[in-house]
Amino acid sequence: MKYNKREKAIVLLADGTIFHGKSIGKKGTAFGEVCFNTGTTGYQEIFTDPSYFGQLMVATNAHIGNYGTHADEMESESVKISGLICKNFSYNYSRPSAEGSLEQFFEKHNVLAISDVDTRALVSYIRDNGAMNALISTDVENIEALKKQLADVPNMDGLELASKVSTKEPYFYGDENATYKIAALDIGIKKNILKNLAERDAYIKVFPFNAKFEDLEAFKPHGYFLSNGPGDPEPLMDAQTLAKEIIKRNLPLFGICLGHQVIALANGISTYKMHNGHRGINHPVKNLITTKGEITSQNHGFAINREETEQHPDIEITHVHLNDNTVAGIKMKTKNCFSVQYHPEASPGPHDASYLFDQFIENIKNA
Ligand SMILES: NC(=O)CC[C@H](N)C(=O)O
Repeated sequence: MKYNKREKAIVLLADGTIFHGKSIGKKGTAFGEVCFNTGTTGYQEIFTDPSYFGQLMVATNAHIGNYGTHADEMESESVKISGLICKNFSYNYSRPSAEGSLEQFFEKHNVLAISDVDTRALVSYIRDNGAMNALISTDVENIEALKKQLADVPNMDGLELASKVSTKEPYFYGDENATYKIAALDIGIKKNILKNLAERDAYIKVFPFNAKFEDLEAFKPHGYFLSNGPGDPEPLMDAQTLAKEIIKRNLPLFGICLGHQVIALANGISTYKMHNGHRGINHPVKNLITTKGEITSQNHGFAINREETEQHPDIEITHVHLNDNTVAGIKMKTKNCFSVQYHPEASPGPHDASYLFDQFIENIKNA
């Protein structure tokens, strides 16, 4: 326990607002867009989800670290958040199967984290004023210098980040003798998506963010998948071109989150940055086809334009987010293509939407 060693730290928002806290261990400064996740469990999955790259994460749950860490809860090989802001940081953990403490995990992955922040006040401030760039720092005496550095941090709007987290080389996942072959574009893919596909008798080849249709086609896949990932979808021209090629040929295509946004853009539907994103594990979605509700895992700061989607002759809105009526899922009327803005793979979160993976496999079978 290192309670005594803890130094003062701050959260500085781009508009100059300061929140005070204490450092967990590591000293320094970390930058990113500040976002908040309301999940009560699943912190390790969130910290390692590539979609969070470039973001400072505020955990609204009162305790972070209380059940330690485990290798099974890695959604990628490393921590992807730029830093953590929390209320109570647990140096102790009480899960018998945990492999270590969150403090050790942060030390190993070189993560800057600060606690003792009034996270309720911070979140309500961001809710009112919108997502914005911020920094966390232990350099509390040099506010003016920090402000200058913060001004140089690029805005998330228009920022391409997928290339920073994508695999450099293609790789395989699952059993090579599986019935279905799926080509997946990695623009920030979570491990649990690959696991969900492999569990449904699929062998997956994962491709880098800038792979061409011909690269994927050479694998002779039965279906194509566009992953989740960080940043703005708009600059992802290679991924949009790839989606167009797949759609043009009417091949089975499924997209999750960033992949969903890429599919919308490939259809001429624009995306926009939300005032605040959806990040948590209890987001209500209505499936308009079955009329059933789903409690879903979400993590996005951009969304697709609803009016343009409604007016599109070949696109049907299949799911809506019940808090704000944003588009949560679409399918193409004349093509074998569908996508969702949320996370059927959960990890963390409820499994209400895992039927979407079954639907993709059905679409492949029927193709
Ligand atoms: N989880 C994701 O794929 C996020 C997509 C995109 N980066 C957004 O924030 O909206």
